[in-house]
Amino acid sequence: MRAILTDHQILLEHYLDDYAGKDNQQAAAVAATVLALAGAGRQLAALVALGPLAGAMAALRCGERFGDSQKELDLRSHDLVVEHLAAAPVAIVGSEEADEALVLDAAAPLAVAVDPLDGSSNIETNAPIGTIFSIYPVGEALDRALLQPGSAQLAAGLIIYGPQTLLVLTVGRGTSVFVLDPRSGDFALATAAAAVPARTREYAINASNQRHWDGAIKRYIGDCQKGAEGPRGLDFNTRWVASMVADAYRILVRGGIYLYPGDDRAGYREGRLRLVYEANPIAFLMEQAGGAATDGRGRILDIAPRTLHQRVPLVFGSADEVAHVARYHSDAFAGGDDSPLFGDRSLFRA
Ligand SMILES: O=P(O)(O)OC[C@H]1O[C@](O)(COP(=O)(O)O)[C@@H](O)[C@@H]1O
Ligand SMILES: [Mg+2]
Ligand SMILES: [Mg+2]
Repeated sequence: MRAILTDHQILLEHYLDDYAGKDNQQAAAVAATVLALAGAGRQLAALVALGPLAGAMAALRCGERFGDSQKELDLRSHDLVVEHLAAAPVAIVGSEEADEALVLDAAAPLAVAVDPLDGSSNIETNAPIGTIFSIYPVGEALDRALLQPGSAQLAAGLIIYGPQTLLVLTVGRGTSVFVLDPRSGDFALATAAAAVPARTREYAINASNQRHWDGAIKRYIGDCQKGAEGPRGLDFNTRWVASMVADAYRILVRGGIYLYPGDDRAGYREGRLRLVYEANPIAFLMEQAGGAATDGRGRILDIAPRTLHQRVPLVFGSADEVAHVARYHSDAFAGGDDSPLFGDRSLFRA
């Protein structure tokens, strides 16, 4: 691997210098903030790699949050990220692990939304987990800074702690992948322009919730499962890591579609994932790599958030397949499907 990297020798710092240029203050602030997040990621990667050697941290439940168990490592990740962002030009941070956004320096130009540790239910299974982030300009008012639509993002990224630690980044100029060299601590460019294949035969969904889905999702997955003999005329494959960062990275590399729709379980009407610090950064990364992301009604990046922690039904990945899922919702609309989620407005209707 090192041999390949020395051919390129483009480190995250060089990439960000090139992006920031000489006189662009906002881009320079974004670059400094990405480097701060990469610094937190470097430390978290080392901590995650210790596993049980880090003490009970990885396994210890320390509370309940939004119906999920909160691990000590969730909180440690939050603290590390906030600690690093405090040294960056960041005014305010909204985190999955804090009820309210934290003001760091009200005069600073940027706002950051973060899921400090995604997939934390997987920590003790040694599956990939990660940090997800979005960077916004503060805009008109500090208290609205994190409630801008995802289309206002200046940058977004994932840091995946897996067999390799990877930083998947967009600053609005395509989606690039960096790999952490644990010997030097450098993030080196591995893929300059990731491209999600437009078509796929692979879908990711938690099928144990099937009985709770609305008609459109039941029909879409049912048709995939019918394979070559069904209406799609293709055999499909299932993949579900239950760690969105890992599912998203697989889709970035070889295509696929990820679905976490709303369902009729209590608290899941709008799905499971959070708009501000999960869906928006993933949607920006996907679109910048030629993929797509929708809530079944419209583009994720066009939604105006109401609250920091609101949920959203999320479908992302290969562009043609995302459009295909949206057609099931349009048909449900036309056919009077009683879906509470998708009956009001469809992707292709004004
Ligand atoms: O437990 P389920 O229903 O399979 O949901 C898994 C999904 O929830 C998440 O774990 C939510 O993220 P957190 O771990 O940050 O709460 C996603 O990473 C994953 O895709
Ligand atoms: Mg998460
Ligand atoms: Mg999390």
